[in-house]
Amino acid sequence: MSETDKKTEQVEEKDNVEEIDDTQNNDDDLFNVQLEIQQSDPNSPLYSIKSFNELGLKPELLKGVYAMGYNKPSKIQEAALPIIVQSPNNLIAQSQSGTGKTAAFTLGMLNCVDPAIDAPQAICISPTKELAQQTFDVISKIGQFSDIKPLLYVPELDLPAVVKNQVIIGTPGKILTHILNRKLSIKHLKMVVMDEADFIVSMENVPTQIQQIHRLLPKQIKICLFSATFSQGVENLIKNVVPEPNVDIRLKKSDLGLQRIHQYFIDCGSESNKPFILSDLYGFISIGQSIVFVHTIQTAKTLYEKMKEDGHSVSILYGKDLSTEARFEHLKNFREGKSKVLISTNVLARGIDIPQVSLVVNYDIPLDENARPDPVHYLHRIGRVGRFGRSGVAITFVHDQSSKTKLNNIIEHLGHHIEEINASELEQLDGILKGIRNQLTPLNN
Ligand SMILES: Nc1ncnc2c1ncn2[C@@H]1O[C@H](COP(=O)(O)OP(=O)(O)OP(=O)(O)O)[C@@H](O)[C@H]1O
Repeated sequence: MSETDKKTEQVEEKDNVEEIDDTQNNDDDLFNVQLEIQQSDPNSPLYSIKSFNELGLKPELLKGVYAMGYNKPSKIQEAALPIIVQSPNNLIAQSQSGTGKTAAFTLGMLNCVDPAIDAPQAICISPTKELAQQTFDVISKIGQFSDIKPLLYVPELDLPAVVKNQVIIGTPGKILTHILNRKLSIKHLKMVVMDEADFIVSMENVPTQIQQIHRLLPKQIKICLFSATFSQGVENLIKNVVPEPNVDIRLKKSDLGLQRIHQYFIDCGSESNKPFILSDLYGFISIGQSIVFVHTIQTAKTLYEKMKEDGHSVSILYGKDLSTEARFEHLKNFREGKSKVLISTNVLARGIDIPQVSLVVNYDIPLDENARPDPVHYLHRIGRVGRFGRSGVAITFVHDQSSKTKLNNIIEHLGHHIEEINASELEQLDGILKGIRNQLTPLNN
């Protein structure tokens, strides 16, 4: 009998003979069995042949990996780490949302720096303050047995006059301007990572600043670009600033699907019905946490007030006019489970990892800057569930012919499957959410 079968049997046996009062432990057992099954399936993005011990990592970092509770690398970790750690090549790496890209590049950065040199040696550029902070937290935890000191480098946080930290994680504006005005030294720099690279290069002024900095960088610096999606902007960046030789790990379009996310839509009938249907929906859901994505800050604020009035525990997050401190505080409350619902603009669509989130609601359809339906944002938003083999639910609201057509465009473009839930039958959602927690068998890839 395989280890997986034995564990499955143990879990089933436990279910049959004991009265389980510890739901969290039971969920963890089920999830670990499910993960083991997925990590043994060669078609899964979580599959690997090698163990972490075989990827060339320093012993103190391996200790950090196991302290994180990681047993086996995912496909992207197995493929990317040896290139970052052992080869002189630059790296362009694509892998689905929630498949462990962060651990791949954070371990790569930590492995390449010399703790004896008190100066920046590896820089990670993240598109948002929240993602920079999350990456900083992962680096701090995974590197806890090393002597390496990371620094979070974002606006409104205190920064030292002379930066001696070996690993820097920050937002593009802050890092790029400080490199250009020499507040952040690149003298000892060995490696630059751009996480969510396609999003970063779409930001105002960023491509120009990167080109300016590129001219200042010593030739042997390793450049690594990571994302779940790539765009023409990244291809241009690669042509201009990522010199050969490089290794390119890309997904086929057909592999972009997030198979463990169940996608639904609800026809709300009219725009004015949407807040009521959202509030009804939360009246029926008894488990898990969720993120509601809206298009504008105004909608986020209005919904936040309405949900609070209706008695829901809710947090809010958006970019402009909310201080860094307030943004971090709202996200912290949500991460710690103090609020059950987080209402956010696209600012949280990228990279944020909160495993206990099981539902994403697209209150507004994701649109690009020309108000066209945006499959890339849709993919990143729904990717906030289904992290590392978990299952999740994504619901998109439509309310008229135009919004239905936009959603259809997105779904057809991605080749996904979506089902309708009737607005008068929202109670079935709670059953769906409870059902996905108990799925032991992997969905077909
Ligand atoms: N080898 C591993 N074993 C178990 N869990 C892992 C492993 N690697 C990463 N994880 C967990 O998987 C989750 C998703 O990882 P991560 O946030 O790095 O995904 P990602 O690929 O960067 O996603 P996104 O594209 O959304 O940014 C995290 O909770 C992380 O702790």
